[in-house]
Parts: sequence; structure tokens; C-alpha cells
Amino acid sequence: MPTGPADDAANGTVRTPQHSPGGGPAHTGKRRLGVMGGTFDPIHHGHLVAASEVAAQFHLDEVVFVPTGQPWQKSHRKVSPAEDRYLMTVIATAENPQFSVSRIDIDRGGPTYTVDTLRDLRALNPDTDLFFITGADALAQLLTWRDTEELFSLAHFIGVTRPGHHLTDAGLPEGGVSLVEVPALAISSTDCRARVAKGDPIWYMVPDGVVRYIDKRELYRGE
Ligand SMILES: Nc1ncnc2c1ncn2[C@@H]1O[C@H](COP(=O)(O)OP(=O)(O)OP(=O)(O)O)[C@@H](O)[C@H]1O
Ligand SMILES: O=C(O)c1ccc[n+]([C@@H]2O[C@H](COP(=O)([O-])O)[C@@H](O)[C@H]2O)c1
Repeated sequence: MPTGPADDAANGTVRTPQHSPGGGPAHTGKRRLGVMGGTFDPIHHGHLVAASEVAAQFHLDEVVFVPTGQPWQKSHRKVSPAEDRYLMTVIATAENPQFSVSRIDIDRGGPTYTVDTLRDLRALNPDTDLFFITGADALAQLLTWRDTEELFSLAHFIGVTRPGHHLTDAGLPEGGVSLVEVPALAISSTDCRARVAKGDPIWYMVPDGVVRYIDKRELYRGE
């Protein structure tokens, strides 16, 4: 029976980065909390599969989804109200006892920086190891985030595959990042929004409750 990412690496499911022998930090005996940050406009099955796969491979006790307040690197486009994105995330994760949702980035106000997310989660969860889950596109931009040197002291970073993006930890600190293959789902929030705007269905791309919420709140129409 696998005991951790090192075993998973042995059977080939973790693409072990050269900087991170064994595919991730050893189990310290502390609670292991995954952190999935995103704008979730809307949340879709690509997010959920990534979180579920990382939780299994890294033996996480829980994954907390953290919708952004103001995603400063998406300031060039309209972002739906935080409350709508938060509620869609709650609806999408409600059935999974291992998943939860945090409002910390929304309630803090101002632009969302992951360094603040992780500092706050650290304070709220003493004696817990944090694992920040992020997609290949976000991983490639990580060095443009605020206070990158502090980020890697707060959490271990797990980069997951995403169709259309190359998964690499080039330039990132040794041992700070693990790369994981997740079952590829070619779904993006951008595509979901465009489909709703055109009147195309998004059934089965996002959870059923999220389809109904988007319809009820008339999100993405005419965008
Ligand atoms: N299909 C997917 N597979 C794996 N990871 C994904 C997928 N879609 C999004 N992610 C990751 O989830 C995190 C949050 O993503 P985000 O909320 O921005 O969704 P998105 O689909 O990338 O949105 P948008 O299309 O609006 O940029 C990011 O790290 C992103 O790379
Ligand atoms: O900390 C930063 O400067 C930073 C810059 C861009 C994105 N992030 C985080 O990356 C995650 C994915 O962001 P997004 O906007 O692609 O959904 C989310 O948790 C963001 O807060 C963080």
C-alpha cells in the first residue's frame, strides 16, 4: 500500500521533478491541508479533479478551496462578484466531506496575494502542513507573484497538468515544488463563460448545481 508521494513516484504517477526527490516532502505526522486557490468564475470539473487527485496522491486530510477576492493578474477582464464565485464553489464542493471553502481572500479585501492566503491559513491551522495546488499555467507565472521567496517557506507547491500548458518547475526553488499528472480535462472557466454567452450548454463541464446557479443569477450572459 502506498504510504506517500514517494511510493506514487515509484509507480510513475508523480512526475518527479529533479529538484524534489521523492515527489514531495516526507510526512511529518502533522495534519496535511491542501489549498486550492482560484478565481472559480465559474468552478468546473477540471478544478475538482485536480484537487481530488492531489488529495489522494499526497494523502491530504482536507482540501480547502479559496476563491480570490480581487485577482490582480485578471484585472484586464470583468470578474463576477466574489459572492457568486464563493457560492458556486460551495455548491460544487458541498457533497465531498474532504472539501471545504474559505472566505479569507474575499473577506480580507484588496488585491489577492497567495502569500497572504498562506499566512492566514497558517495562523488558523497551527500544526498543519500546507500544500498549495496550482495548475501548469499558474506555476509558469509563479515568479511574478508577490513575495515569492516567502511563499515556499509557507507551503509545499504542487503543480498539476493542464491541457495546453507545459508542466515544468524550471526556475523554481529546489524541493519547493512537486509536479503531478492529473487526468486531463480540457475545461477552462473562460470557455464555460463563452459557452453560456453563446447559449451553448455547460452541463457536465461544471457540477449540475453550478449550471443552475449560473442560470438563476444570469451570469455570463451577453459577455
Ligand atoms: N482543466 C484544468 N486542469 C487542471 N488545472 C486547472 C484546470 N482549470 C484550471 N486549473 C487550475 O486551477 C486554478 C484556478 O484556476 P482558475 O479559477 O483561474 O480557472 P481557469 O479555468 O484557469 O479560469 P480562466 O479560464 O478564467 O483563466 C489554476 O491554478 C488553474 O491552473
Ligand atoms: O500572489 C500573487 O501575487 C498571485 C498572483 C496571481 C495568482 N495568484 C493565485 O493563483 C491562484 C490562481 O489564480 P487565478 O487568478 O489564475 O484563478 C489563486 O489562488 C490566486 O490568488 C497569486
